[in-house]
Amino acid sequence: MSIKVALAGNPNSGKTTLFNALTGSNQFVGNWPGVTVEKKEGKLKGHKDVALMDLPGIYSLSPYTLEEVVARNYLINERPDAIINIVDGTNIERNLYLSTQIMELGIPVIMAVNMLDVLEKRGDKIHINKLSEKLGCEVVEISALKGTGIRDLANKAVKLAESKKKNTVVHKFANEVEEVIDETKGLLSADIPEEQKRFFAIKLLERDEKIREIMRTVPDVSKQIDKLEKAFDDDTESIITNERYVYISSIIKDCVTKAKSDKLTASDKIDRIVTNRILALPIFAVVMCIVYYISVTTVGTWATDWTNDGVFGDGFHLFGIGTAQYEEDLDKWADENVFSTELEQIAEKAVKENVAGAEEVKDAIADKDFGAFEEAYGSYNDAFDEKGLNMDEALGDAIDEEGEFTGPDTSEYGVWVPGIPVLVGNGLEAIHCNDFLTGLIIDGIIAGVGAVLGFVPQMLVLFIFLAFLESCGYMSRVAFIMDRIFRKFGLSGKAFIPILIGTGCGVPGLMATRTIENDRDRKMSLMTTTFIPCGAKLPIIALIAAALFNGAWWVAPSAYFLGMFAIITSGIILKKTKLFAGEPAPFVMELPAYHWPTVGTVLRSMWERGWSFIKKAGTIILLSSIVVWLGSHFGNTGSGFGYSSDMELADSVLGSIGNVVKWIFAPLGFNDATATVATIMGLVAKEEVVGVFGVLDFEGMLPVAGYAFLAFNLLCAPCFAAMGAIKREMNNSKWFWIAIGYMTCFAYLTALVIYQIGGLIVGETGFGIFTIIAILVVIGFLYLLFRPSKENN
Ligand SMILES: Nc1nc2c(ncn2[C@@H]2O[C@H](COP(=O)(O)OP(=O)(O)OP(=O)(O)O)[C@@H](O)[C@H]2O)c(=O)[nH]1
Ligand SMILES: [Mg+2]
Repeated sequence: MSIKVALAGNPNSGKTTLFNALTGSNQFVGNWPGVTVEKKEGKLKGHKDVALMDLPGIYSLSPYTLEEVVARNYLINERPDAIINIVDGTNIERNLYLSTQIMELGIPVIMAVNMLDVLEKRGDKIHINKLSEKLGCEVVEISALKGTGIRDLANKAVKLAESKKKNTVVHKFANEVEEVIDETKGLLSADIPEEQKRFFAIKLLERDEKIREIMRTVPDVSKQIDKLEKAFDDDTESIITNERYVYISSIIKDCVTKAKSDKLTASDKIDRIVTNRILALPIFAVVMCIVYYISVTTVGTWATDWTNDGVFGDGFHLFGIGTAQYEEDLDKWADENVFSTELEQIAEKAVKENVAGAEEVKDAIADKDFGAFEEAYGSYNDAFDEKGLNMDEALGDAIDEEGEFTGPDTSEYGVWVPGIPVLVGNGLEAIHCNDFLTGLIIDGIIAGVGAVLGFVPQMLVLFIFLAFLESCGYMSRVAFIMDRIFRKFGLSGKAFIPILIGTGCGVPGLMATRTIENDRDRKMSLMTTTFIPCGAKLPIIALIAAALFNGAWWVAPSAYFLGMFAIITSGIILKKTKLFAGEPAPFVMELPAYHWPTVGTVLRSMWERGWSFIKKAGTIILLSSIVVWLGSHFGNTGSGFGYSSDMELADSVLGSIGNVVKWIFAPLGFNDATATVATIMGLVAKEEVVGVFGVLDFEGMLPVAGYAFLAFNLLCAPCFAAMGAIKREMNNSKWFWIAIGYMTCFAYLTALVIYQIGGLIVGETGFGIFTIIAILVVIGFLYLLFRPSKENN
């Protein structure tokens, strides 16, 4: 025999926190209402046969949104053996409204008053014995976050479920109301058990449409409704709501003692600033700038460089010991052996002749920056050679026959840990592995998977920030601030929550749209949520920022704001069309008090998100890397189709595909087979975009074209997983294709405008037919944005 215990309560009351603590699972917790949108089952620790069910939060048993229906249907149809009604102790009055309804379900109930730690800090006191007496069920106090009292609660809940002691309602409404309820109970058919009759009678009186659907026979209660409405001169739903509140306020006086204080709480003080009409947006912008700057440009880059160049590169000095000495020696060696006047002259000549990369080479020589020179030499030596400018001659002994610099050997300093490719390469050489396999393993798998894994540190840093902002309560303020602005355009701030979650990963973000009650608004959210850069798009941003913009600080935040811009303008434009017109649903969001998240919560949330990316690297990315490598090494060898270790991209299968479709992207500035292949592979998983550049060489793109490439990849159709989620949530193929089509068009036009107009401004492109098209796109866009809405006409 197995026992089912369900957790039911208001949104943001701590159900999932309690669920995680009692089952040892790791479900998503956030400090805003509506985090959980699906039911989740787990095994209660220490009780073999007890299953615990986490449900989405609900304010009442009259559901309005999809996830509320999930919770109510579970309670009514599946009838768990007991309900733990979790109540936010800091908001007890509002929470009890749901409790009075849960008591009517005829299922054993135990009440858990949560947030004991906060109550204690404030000096408020809840008299649980009195509360228990008045409500007619057992009441315990807990802190789900700190773990206080939760074991006791679990044991009591299990005992209660085993005892099968049906909850009987002790509260009474006004006599007239009770009379009508009794009358209605008499009309219900016999298949409804006695203890559930009150619940069904009240729902019928409240004209709850959805409850009729689950009843086998529906009695006619219109007379009873009329009677009640005449007597109270109000509609039945309000009458009953009112009765519940009258009852709650009659008991609350005796059960709660609040510490006297008229001082503003710390939360109120913070909110005065962060939700201030003028300051709110700039503060949000600064916060997100810092988050992206730190994750992508500073801490993140440092960690990512180490993984890319060290672990998945040549290797690294253990604990950095020896690095400084090595660099000093290298500089000295380069001064003496590399930078000669002869080399300088070649570079100057190259600049005059406009050879690709000449400026970079010249600057590196002028700065005596060997790292920069080595990189520029690697990229542009061929271009120099073509113009008859021979750098190798000038370099003399500084370079060996294979084109490797002969400077000091890193492995002679400190403790040198070779990178994975070096180790594996040596291993493969030792067993005389053939060329093909060595290439596939080193240049295909390790380079491809490594390129993606290398960015995991950056993602983890981003996830730490997100976890912190989410669980401290700031993100719910952002939704509140956004609501104020969105409302002006007929949009609801609720649409903002999926976006915040989507910053981690689009899939849960799309699922979060379930809290939007209006179907049109929800569809619109599904179409635009994945515009926000998710964790997997971070590597693309980092790659472009580092490779083309010298790691400029503004690139990463700009990608975030570009996503935001796409969402907001899309919202405004779409809302003005007939398809989506309509008043925004009211968005009532209480702002939960700020609190310091525990280190455990933040780390767990970071790990949960990070781990799914690492798993992806071992599966989808691994497979894609193999496909990309094979595709780029099989092709026309000159003597028919076959494998060649130094196949030119243009001759390969992949290159041919890229060449066939690359014209599509020519107006966007990346008329290049690699970038095209990367974009296509990005549909499988966004990280694969950098994976492709790991396998195929990154050929120098010009900055504006690079930014257009970035914009297109950020905004176009998301990865397969997210597309699947859109399909599921839309539940309609036509709408799915509308969504994908819309995103792709939006991305294409944005990238077009960036490349054509941006390029014209910085002098990268000339004036042409596409410039005119780009200008027309901008005009059309502004028109759609500012035209009067259909509704007003
Ligand atoms: N101080 C304090 N905070 C808590 C406690 N329990 C939960 N929280 C915090 O309250 C917030 C909401 O917790 P969740 O567990 O996501 O709430 P939920 O009831 O599952 O919310 P929904 O899924 O939206 O219905 C989180 O920020 C938790 O860290 C507690 O006992 N004390
Ligand atoms: Mg939850």
